[in-house]
Amino acid sequence: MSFRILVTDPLSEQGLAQLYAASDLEIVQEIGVSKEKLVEIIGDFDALLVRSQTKVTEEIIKAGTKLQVIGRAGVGVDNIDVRAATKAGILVINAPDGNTVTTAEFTFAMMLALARHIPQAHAKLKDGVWDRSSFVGVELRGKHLSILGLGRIGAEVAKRAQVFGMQVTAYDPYLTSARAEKLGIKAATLEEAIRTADFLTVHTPLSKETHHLISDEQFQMMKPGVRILNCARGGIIDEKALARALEQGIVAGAALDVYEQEPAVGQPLLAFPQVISTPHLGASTEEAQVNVAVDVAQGVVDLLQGRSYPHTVNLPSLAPEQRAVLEPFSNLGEVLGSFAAQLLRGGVHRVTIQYEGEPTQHATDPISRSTLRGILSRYYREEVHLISVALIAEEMGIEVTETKLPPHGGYTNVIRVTLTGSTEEVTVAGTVLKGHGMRIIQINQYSVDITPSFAMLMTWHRDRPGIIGRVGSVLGLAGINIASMQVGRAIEGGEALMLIAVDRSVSDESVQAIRDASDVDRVAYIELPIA
Ligand SMILES: NC(=O)C1=CN([C@@H]2O[C@H](COP(=O)(O)OP(=O)(O)OC[C@H]3O[C@@H](n4cnc5c(N)ncnc54)[C@H](O)[C@@H]3O)[C@@H](O)[C@H]2O)C=CC1
Ligand SMILES: O=C(O)CCC(=O)C(=O)O
Repeated sequence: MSFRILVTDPLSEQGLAQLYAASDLEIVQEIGVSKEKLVEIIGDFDALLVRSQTKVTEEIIKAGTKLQVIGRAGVGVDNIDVRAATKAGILVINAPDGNTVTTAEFTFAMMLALARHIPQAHAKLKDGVWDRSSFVGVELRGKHLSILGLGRIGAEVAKRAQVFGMQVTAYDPYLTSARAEKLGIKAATLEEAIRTADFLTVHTPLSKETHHLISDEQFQMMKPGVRILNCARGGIIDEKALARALEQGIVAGAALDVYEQEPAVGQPLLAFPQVISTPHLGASTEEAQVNVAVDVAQGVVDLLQGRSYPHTVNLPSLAPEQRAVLEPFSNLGEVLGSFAAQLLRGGVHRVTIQYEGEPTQHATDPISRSTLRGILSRYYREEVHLISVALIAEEMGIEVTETKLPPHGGYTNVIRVTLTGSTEEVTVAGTVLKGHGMRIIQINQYSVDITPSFAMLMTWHRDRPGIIGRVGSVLGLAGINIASMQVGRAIEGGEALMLIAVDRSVSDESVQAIRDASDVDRVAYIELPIA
């Protein structure tokens, strides 16, 4: 099978070389293609590779009917409509490691340039003016640097700042005190970090939470004379509020590489002499561009050829050994989800997935996604992709809850799926028996023990003699072999349940014939995702 890859932003030749080297890939480069043309051609491609210039909008994603992967050569994926891609079942990947050091070095270059007015002095001398008195700067040594967002780049900036003798404070909601201690950094609240900073630099992604993280209220808390850096994303700092803080003398200077609107030609902040600015150059080194292109190209090749890639943005990525451990549980979850959804009459409002024992020792997200796929396949016409399951559930207004318990009741592992609808609740549980595959062990209040098969029948009937024979003869007449059968009842002569695994599909007529048999109250015919 041959895959077609479209590249729409300039990527390093070294990165592209490995794409050209793969025998089953055809690479088309359309650098700087217009949005209209992209919508027109994207339907012929299996993968799209971009940097930050191409805006991968919902319209482009919808037109990309064959797209499997969108690769971003770099970190930030804010130029890609990840939600639309997720909904369409398209994997979004990035290359977050390749430009970390480059961007940290760039931030540091900006910090030194800001402290010593290097760009302004340079420009004046080029204009023929020898001015030594206007550009008296400040030392970094002994100054308080506050870093908002202590991820890959933030941590590299911190290391460099420590070598320069700065006191480093960081605000990051995911920063543990152990990591802060290991890095020799003071972990602080956002307000503390803002109040104490002589230099403040942001290294978060741009998200709903970080949009205008620094605005008027925060500038009012700052030490007069603070210097501000943004080499992460435009919009984390409110540009209009920054302009006001510069005018009020709260901010002595700012270094900006990124802007709310790019290209930022004519942006009013650039008119301030205390603002130094670059056109989104943070990741622009030869090394970083090779690194990110090589990484993301490798990711696209690996994913199209059926292997895994560690930096998936909209699906948790798993190491092969983790995948091997989780696969039996994911398969069981999908079967249980499918079974429960076919038993439930009407729509589902709430899904509860309970894990007992072994699965709780692992990340259960992949199992829950498979379970949801099993459930949603019953309600959704198109194929439900693991990438989009959580979003589809959210859009359908289904509440999903996971609970984890220690092993219980003699099984080392149990997955229990409960679906709550408007009029009833259905619970189906199962286990994986080492070397013997999966078993269904509970249906509602009944304990059972049956190997699930592609086609299964379930009857609710009264516990009377002859019922098994009547159902068996309907199947026999239709030439359908019974693989295994379980009968359960709460009390003798009361409501009972029969679960039958059959070797092939059962026709509507045969299901109706069983439904018509005396003493049978209800029949459910269930087809499961088992090959
Ligand atoms: N100027 C440029 O050319 C470049 C810019 N970037 C930007 O830098 C950003 C950071 O990159 P990395 O360090 O590689 O990402 P990362 O994912 O390693 O780090 C981001 C950190 O921000 C933290 N964070 C998230 N929400 C937060 C919040 N509300 N408040 C405080 N911290 C929060 C996260 O916990 C994480 O530790 C990227 O998202 C990208 O937008 C990255 C590379 C080049
Ligand atoms: O592609 C670029 O040079 C921009 C890099 C960047 O902003 C990122 O990786 O998030």
